[in-house]
Amino acid sequence: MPPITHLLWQLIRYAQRLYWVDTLLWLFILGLPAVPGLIIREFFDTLTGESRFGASPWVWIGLLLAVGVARVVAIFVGRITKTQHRFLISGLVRHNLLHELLKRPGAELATGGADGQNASPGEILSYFRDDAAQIEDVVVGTNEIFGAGVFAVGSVALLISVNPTMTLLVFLPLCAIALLAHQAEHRLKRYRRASRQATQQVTGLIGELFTAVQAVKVAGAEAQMLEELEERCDRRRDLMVRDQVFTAILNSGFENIVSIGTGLILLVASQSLGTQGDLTVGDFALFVYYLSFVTYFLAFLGGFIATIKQSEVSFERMGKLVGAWEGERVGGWESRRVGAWERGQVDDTSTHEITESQPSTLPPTHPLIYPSTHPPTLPPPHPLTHPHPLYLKPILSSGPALPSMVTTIASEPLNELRVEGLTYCYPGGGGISDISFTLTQGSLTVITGRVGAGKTTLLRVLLGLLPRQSGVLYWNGQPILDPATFLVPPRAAYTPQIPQLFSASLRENLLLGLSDTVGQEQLDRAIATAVFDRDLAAMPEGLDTLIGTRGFRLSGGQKQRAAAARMLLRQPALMVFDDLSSALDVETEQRLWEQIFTPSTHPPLPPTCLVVSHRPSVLNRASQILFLENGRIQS
Ligand SMILES: Nc1ncnc2c1ncn2[C@@H]1O[C@H](COP(=O)(O)OP(=O)(O)OP(=O)(O)O)[C@@H](O)[C@H]1O
Repeated sequence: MPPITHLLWQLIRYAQRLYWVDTLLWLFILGLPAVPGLIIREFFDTLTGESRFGASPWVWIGLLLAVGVARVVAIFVGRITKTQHRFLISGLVRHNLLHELLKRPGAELATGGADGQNASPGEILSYFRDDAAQIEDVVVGTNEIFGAGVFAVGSVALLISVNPTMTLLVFLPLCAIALLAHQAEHRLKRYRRASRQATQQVTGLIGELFTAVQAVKVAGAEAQMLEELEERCDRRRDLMVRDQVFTAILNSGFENIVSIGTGLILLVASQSLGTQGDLTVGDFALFVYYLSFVTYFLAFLGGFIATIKQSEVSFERMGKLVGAWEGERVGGWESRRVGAWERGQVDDTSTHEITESQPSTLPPTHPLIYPSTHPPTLPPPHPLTHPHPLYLKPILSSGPALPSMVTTIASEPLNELRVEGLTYCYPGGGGISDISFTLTQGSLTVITGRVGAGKTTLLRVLLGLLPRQSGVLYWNGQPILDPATFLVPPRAAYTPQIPQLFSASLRENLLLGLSDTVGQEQLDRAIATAVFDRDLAAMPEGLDTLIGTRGFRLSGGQKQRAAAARMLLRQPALMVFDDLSSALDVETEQRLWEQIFTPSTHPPLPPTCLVVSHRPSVLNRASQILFLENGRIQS
């Protein structure tokens, strides 16, 4: 992991203008209380007849009130800028976390689970909520500590002018704070990691319980599951209390060190007061007042150091979740930048091998992405702190226009897709090994074999949903560097065994972002080809039917046919189906294949199909059959 200062600096640079405006405001807010110190001295010196100005005491009281009002106004404005800045920072971190998670191969779960294994969606929530909030706190805290630091330094200078020897004593509590923070670091991080993991275990279980309500009820396991949840909540409570109490003890330790130090300094200062001493009553009041600035800063600094240590844990956790700390520069974020570029490319260069040795082909950074463009000599921003636009409305102007979501990947006819030596093994065993075959334009290739033979795995590795360990894919003779970003509509589309639908209308599920480019006729044709027309006719609200969370109002077969219609709507050159047998009976499946291979259905060329199936009717139609056994093709 890069040093925390490096990561924080990148986040500070993200919204520099707002950061410095906010810093100035906080300097003002923190600095205004310094003015009353001077006023108080003059007030007391006026009372004792030692003032140089000879003004009435009421003048000083009036000034004191004016400073108070100015401070209230500054705090009000400062809160607005602070809130905006907070949202920007945590928004960026959350955006980057999501962005990195989405870049993972689609069928591969993220690491970073509380048990050291894969993290479930419920567990991942805690990263988005707690760890992002922690980083937000530390970044916005830097300008407060900066403001407090500036005035502490100024105050020390003033104190030195009053009494240099006494001022030196201020450094004693500073040393004690640094020592205490250093001693506590290890425990602080350990407690924080443990409490975060315990939170993850609770959110993870809640997530799983919500998705498996039916299974829990069928198994009559409600009591056991609640007991498990209660246990995890108890454990979380204990660990959270330990974490919070330790942080509170540490903070009170810092404050007590500072208070004891202040007491000692004042004791020494009081010796210099009076007729024999060299301090006037006004000087003493001034000394006491400015000393409080320094001591406030010292206690604040101690707490801030603790927050930085806890933020290191948050960065460390998030980095592990997205695999950002593994092989960072070489295989990690740099190469993924190239992948991201490849995904966004519209011209035919994306069919060519793209490597890191071609950095000059990277597009220039968008001005919205990174206002102060990175000099080439600086290391690139880290994936978690990488500057991306968030399109939030600025305080004083209207919000920026959102970018177009329409992807413009050129439609390319597929003449031939060649697969050579494709291999992928799951960590616990199983997978596919050394798979080679060729798909030619307009052909139907059927993958068959026993359960667990590796059919689904083969489709997933081919489409880049799982990362291949070896092997090469060639699209019309050109190697595909990143299948996950290349084999997407309109080049290829996939209907999985268990399709994902969303809690929206049927129409929205089918179009899924294509609303501007697809006409009703095309929609009807896709629905008919997927043999979903009869189902639709039986729905009173037709395409406007709301299908519920993950499509729970549809049968398993309807979900798969709806997903097939969604795929057909994209008119992909390569169609990949994973076992439609639960969606279609023999007769309707015949209809589907006939429609797909009818030339008028898919102008200008019939698609190329890769299908997992056991059905004799499909096998009879096949141009090629791949029989899989133990992850290998049997000839
Ligand atoms: N996520 C996973 N993690 C670990 N092993 C897995 C995972 N998914 C599948 N496997 C294993 O890989 C092997 C191949 O699984 P795969 O799902 O590809 O088989 P399949 O031929 O599609 O089976 P089916 O006909 O039941 O769908 C199996 O032994 C399975 O246990």
